Amino acid sequence: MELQLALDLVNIPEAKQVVAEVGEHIDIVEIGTPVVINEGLHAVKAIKEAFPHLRVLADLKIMDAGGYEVMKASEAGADIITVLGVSDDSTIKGAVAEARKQGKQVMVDMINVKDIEGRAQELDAFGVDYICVHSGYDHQAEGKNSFEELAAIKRVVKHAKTAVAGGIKLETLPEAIQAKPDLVIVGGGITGQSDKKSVAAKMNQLVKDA
Ligand SMILES: O=C(CO)[C@H](O)[C@H](O)COP(=O)(O)O
Repeated sequence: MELQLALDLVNIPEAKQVVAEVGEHIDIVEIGTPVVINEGLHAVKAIKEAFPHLRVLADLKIMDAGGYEVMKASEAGADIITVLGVSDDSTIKGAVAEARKQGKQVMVDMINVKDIEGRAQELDAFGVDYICVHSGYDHQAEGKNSFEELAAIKRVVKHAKTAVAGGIKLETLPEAIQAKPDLVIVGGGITGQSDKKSVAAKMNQLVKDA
């Protein structure tokens, strides 16, 4: 099991500072959607150049033009690019085809997908690399999490890796890893803490022991 740090509420210098602090305790660093909106793909390039040993995920949440956007994120140095599960099949297939060409990976974000199991089966057949259940900020504000959805995709996904994201904290991590996802994604649970390094180290330990 691996740990991904999501950076959402930072600019490029702040992102570098956080990764310098916790980098040894994470496997993947995510350049979150708000960072890409504020800074563009320069943020992906800057982090990949500064930390070439870490895999970098560009959380583009692609909804259309899958092939083109995966190509642009790949050129910036992203190793993994996100596409929305609610997108048209052609968008997902285009993203996967381009990722294969570039030697990159596609993660599908299942945010707002209604038929989680059915869509996960379809996506798995399209050859996506990761399927991620995700309670976004607006769902988190309503007290929701994705732990049941994780158990649901684990029942049907045969090839893709599974991931879980959305409001995971040190206290809720044991519940998140119960269904044995391949990847746990944590943003505010690390970046919102005063001692980020120690929290990241504890989370990494739990993830690696699971
Ligand atoms: O994609 C996101 C929001 O859309 C976040 O990166 C994801 O939810 C992880 O961050 P947090 O742990 O703070 O919820």
